[in-house]
Amino acid sequence: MQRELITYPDQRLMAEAVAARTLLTINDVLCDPDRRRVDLAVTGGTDGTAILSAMADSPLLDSVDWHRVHVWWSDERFVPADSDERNDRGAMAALLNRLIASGAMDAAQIHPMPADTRSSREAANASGQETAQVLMDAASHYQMELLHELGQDAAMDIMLFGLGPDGHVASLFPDRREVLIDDPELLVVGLDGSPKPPARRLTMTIPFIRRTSYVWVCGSRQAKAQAMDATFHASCDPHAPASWLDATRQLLWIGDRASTVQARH
Ligand SMILES: O=C1O[C@H](COP(=O)(O)O)[C@@H](O)[C@H](O)[C@H]1O
Repeated sequence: MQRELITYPDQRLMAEAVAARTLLTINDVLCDPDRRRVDLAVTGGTDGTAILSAMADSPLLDSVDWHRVHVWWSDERFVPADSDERNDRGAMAALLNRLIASGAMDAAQIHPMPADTRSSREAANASGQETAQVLMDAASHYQMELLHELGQDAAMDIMLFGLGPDGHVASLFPDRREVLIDDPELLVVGLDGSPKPPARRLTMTIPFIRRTSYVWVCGSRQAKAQAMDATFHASCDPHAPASWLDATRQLLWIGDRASTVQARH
């Protein structure tokens, strides 16, 4: 799919524009009379959370029939459910708690990735093999949930990604083997030893992400400029994980002036 680069003046306007784009696209998808629901995958990090906060403040928020929207995560930090490091905690605080509290959404429409239920002592004392098994079980649990909800051809409608300064998206980090997974049956995997803490994470895979209709890679500020340039202009570079992304309807890199200045030249 052809990629497009969109530049907004600054981070705030970028977040507001992506928020509006998300809300309008949810409405567009739901206009199809054959459509029962929309599946949206969100992310954590600075830009991901700023976009969700902007959705909460958007005048378009109430135009969406939230009872037909399901929310998933493209990646999660594998830590206890009450840890502030979890991506879902930020998303709940920024937007989702409000939608549940107002009755616009039911908690069953929110699909957080599994948390580490071990005590900190158990987790610290576990062997590498035990931890690998725990991660594999958690990943397959989420994959089962995806297949249960969406069937064998499970796919997201919209995926919002926050681009890391190293070119990572979700928990797909440069030169890690997760980036190279090409098994279409593997939708979610676990990883230990992430270069960005915390070490243990769960992530959706490239083959699964590529089945998504709308994929938007978002990164603002100068800190993301190099990653924007490297990932927008490359294709399937293991050192630039976002360069592997694709979509079936729309593939966008979205930034502000500071983050896209290099990518535009
Ligand atoms: O660790 C993560 O980082 C990325 C990007 O974070 P940022 O703070 O540099 O914007 C995030 O999108 C991802 O979901 C998260 O797990």
